[in-house]
Amino acid sequence: MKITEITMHRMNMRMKNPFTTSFGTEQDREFIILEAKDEDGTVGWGECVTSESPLYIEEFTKAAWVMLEEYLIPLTLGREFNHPDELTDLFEPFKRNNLAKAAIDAAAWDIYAKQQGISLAQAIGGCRTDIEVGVSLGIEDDIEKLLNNIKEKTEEGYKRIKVKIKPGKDVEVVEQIRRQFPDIPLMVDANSAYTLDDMETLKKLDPFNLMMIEQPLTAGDLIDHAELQKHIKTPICLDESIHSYDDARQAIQLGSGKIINMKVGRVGGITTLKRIHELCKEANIPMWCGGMLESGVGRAHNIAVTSLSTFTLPGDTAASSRYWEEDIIDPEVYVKDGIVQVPASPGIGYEVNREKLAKYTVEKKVFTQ
Ligand SMILES: O=C(O)CCC(=O)c1ccccc1C(=O)O
Ligand SMILES: [Mg+2]
Repeated sequence: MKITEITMHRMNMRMKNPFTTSFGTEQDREFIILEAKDEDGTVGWGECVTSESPLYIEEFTKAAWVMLEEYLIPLTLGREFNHPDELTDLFEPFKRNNLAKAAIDAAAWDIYAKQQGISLAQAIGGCRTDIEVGVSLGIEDDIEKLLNNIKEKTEEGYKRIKVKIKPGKDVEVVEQIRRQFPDIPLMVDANSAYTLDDMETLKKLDPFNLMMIEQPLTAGDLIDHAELQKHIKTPICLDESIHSYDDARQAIQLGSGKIINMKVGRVGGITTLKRIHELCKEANIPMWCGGMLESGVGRAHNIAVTSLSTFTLPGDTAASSRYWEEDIIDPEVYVKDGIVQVPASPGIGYEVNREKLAKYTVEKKVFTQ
């Protein structure tokens, strides 16, 4: 494989509804679609899942654009690779910038799978032909609105409901949800909004039979999460604390959590994700695929990685229509009874719709060898 051309498409897509977490509200998704072309003409796609502001993670779209333009793309163009795994080692000297690295990694994996004539899921060793998915619901000022959203998504068949929480919008909200929905598979995500000083509040979530509490404490922390896990029954799931293989290894060693939310972007690509998957398989740590409010391109990669055997819990890969009036892939991602079919056609298994891609592109730059 030799990538001779890379095009960055800076996108702006407005979601149907605003999405609120403990760190803020987002409705206009600004991100980058990365298109890579091999010397044989094969095109691969990747999504750089940054946002306009560095609220979830330190990277943001303008910074990722510069990182890609000045460092990662020049390093990649014209280089001969035997396997997409090699990109991870090539990018290793540059610290972090995982969302930017993952965009090229993901496109290279798509090219690789297409050249082998197999699906991306197959190329990475996935073992499922369909996957179970849940949905992540944002914080609402009005509890009735949240309860309605839960009702709607449950009726649509999603396999579990995730609700965002923050201080002041936690125990009482969960209590009200459980009153109306005593038995649904339910979890909460705090997006790092608490500290160990909030132990008493977090303990109060224990009686509600939550599948897990996602990233209650500071992003990057492993020590305090291990302490918290000793005092609460609800399993902790780590998101913003896992950026690398070593983070996952240390989290398991320390007992910082019992479950890992995996995101292709956050760990710098599919190659590292696969290595963490092997580690978690050994350690019996269940995983599931998180989401970054992706367009169809990132969504397609999420579907492929969810076919791996350790991804035993429903992830956040909801239908395209949960986010978008129209997605940029054909077909869109459909969910029926909480199930998404894993495409069997080569690569990511969805076609990027060039017309729609162009419609939401606000800046485009082509790089050649
Ligand atoms: O529906 C999705 O794509 C997942 C939504 C979500 O929870 C999320 C969205 C953006 C950034 C972080 C997170 C998260 O998992 O914490
Ligand atoms: Mg999360």
